[in-house]
Amino acid sequence: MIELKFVDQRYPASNALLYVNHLAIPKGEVVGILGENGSGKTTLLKAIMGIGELQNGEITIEGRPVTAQYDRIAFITEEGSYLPDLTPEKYGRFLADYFPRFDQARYASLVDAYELPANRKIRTFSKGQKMKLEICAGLAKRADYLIMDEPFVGKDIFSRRDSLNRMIAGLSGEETVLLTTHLIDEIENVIDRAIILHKGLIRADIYVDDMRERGLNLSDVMLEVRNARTSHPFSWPAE
Ligand SMILES: Nc1ncnc2c1ncn2[C@@H]1O[C@H](COP(=O)(O)OP(=O)(O)OP(=O)(O)O)[C@@H](O)[C@H]1O
Repeated sequence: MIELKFVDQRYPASNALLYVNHLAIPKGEVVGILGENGSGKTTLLKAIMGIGELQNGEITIEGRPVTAQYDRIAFITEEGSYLPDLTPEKYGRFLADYFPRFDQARYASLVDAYELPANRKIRTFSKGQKMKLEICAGLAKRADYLIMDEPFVGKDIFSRRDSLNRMIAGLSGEETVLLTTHLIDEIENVIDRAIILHKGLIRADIYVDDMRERGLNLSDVMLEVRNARTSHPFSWPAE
């Protein structure tokens, strides 16, 4: 389980903040972190990854600090952790040296399935190809926790669907997945739960099955969050 308690993260330079009173994400859940530009999605993922100082609060994974468990977590982001002068093949060897659980055969088969040029330098890849490579590396790490920031960025619609399906097919079902995205239509059938941020606060936290039972879809809930007046904080479902 990932647990956040009284988390307060600020960027003094922009007055932006993220505040989470309490959030628990049980093992095995696939969670979408949604919200408009600047709502704090990346800040939330970075806080979970232990990047940047927390002003207050505590974040743990299975009761232990995140920084003590990096070998069990894959952080997949556009910024990328790849080394641009390596080819995917050499990058795979590098990761195998670095992460004891890294599965090189699985990595090679994912690189192949995504049709990435295994012997071309990563710096020559398009944005979408770089992100695909990050997904290959993340899945091959056999991480228990996959934290993905906009994993479908830079991809055309077919590529996005393909990437999403491949990613889901590549999971064992045991992993806990947190992903940020703006592609709410595409992920509605993939996620178990949606957490919607607005101005650094969680304004809705819903299980997709419950939402559907109420005859709603993600766009409806996102719209309600957006239209809620800040003087009347909106929280869904209502307490
Ligand atoms: N390094 C930084 N220094 C100062 N302010 C920052 C920094 N990084 C982010 N912010 C601010 O924090 C707020 C939240 O940013 P964040 O990147 O978490 O949003 P986001 O929901 O991921 O947005 P997007 O959908 O555009 O990627 C924004 O107001 C942003 O300008």
